[in-house]
Amino acid sequence: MNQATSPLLQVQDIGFSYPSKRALDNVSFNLERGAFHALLGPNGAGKSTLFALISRLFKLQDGDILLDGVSLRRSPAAVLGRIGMVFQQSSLDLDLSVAENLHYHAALHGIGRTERKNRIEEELRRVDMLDALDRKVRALNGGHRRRVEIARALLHHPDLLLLDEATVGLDPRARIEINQHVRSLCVQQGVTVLWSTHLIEEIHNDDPVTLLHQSRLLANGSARQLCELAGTDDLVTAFHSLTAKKGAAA
Ligand SMILES: Nc1ncnc2c1ncn2[C@@H]1O[C@H](COP(=O)(O)OP(=O)(O)OP(=O)(O)O)[C@@H](O)[C@H]1O
Repeated sequence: MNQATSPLLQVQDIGFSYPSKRALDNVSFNLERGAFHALLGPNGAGKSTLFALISRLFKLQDGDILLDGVSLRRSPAAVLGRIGMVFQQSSLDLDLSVAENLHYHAALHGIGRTERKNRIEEELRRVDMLDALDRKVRALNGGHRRRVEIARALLHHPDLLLLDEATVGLDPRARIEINQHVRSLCVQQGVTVLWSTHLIEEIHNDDPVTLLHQSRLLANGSARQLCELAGTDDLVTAFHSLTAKKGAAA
């Protein structure tokens, strides 16, 4: 398999336990390059735990995660340098300006001052937020804060962008705009995206979907294939039907 056709990310037999709870068990799936990949699952399915493992917030217990064949277990810094992350809870400093937040993050990634300035302008322009450069984050609405977080996550030019419930709490218009923007990053920049959501309308028929349920991989395929598996043409119905029963990998 050459690099261009091999998956960007390989999640291999991941297992993770909290002291009193098995949160992930034997989960394996791949992310294809440049794809907008959805991660679905009911509350408690293990989605945030999976994100915490890929982004190394938690240390791997069972299994491994490979990015371009490089092991997160063996080379965490090399893998993390190629991942951008947008968490469910905003992690911007409200009392700093947009520019200060972004400069701080870029400096953490070792990006030099001149290059930093160029990249900040480039990424803010992409999310139509360049005008907000000198505004305090506190003065921005929720949708605009999210855009800044997406710009921040892209400053080090990651190959993989992880977004955990990135549109939670936003109004419908901001949700649609952010979803469309992230999709355009896949098409125009070749960024691979893993997008976790409870909002099934954010998923398109051809999107690859990983469905977690009760710590296990319940299904993996396009949204259309999940519908076929459930014998329906509607993804919301498919989601409820597939997660109504205790599952095994499909
Ligand atoms: N710090 C923790 N200690 C113990 N159990 C935890 C902890 N964090 C999560 N869990 C449990 O692990 C399981 C998986 O949780 P996780 O947050 O990964 O699910 P999720 O799919 O992201 O859920 P949600 O959609 O509600 O955010 C759940 O049963 C949860 O209660």
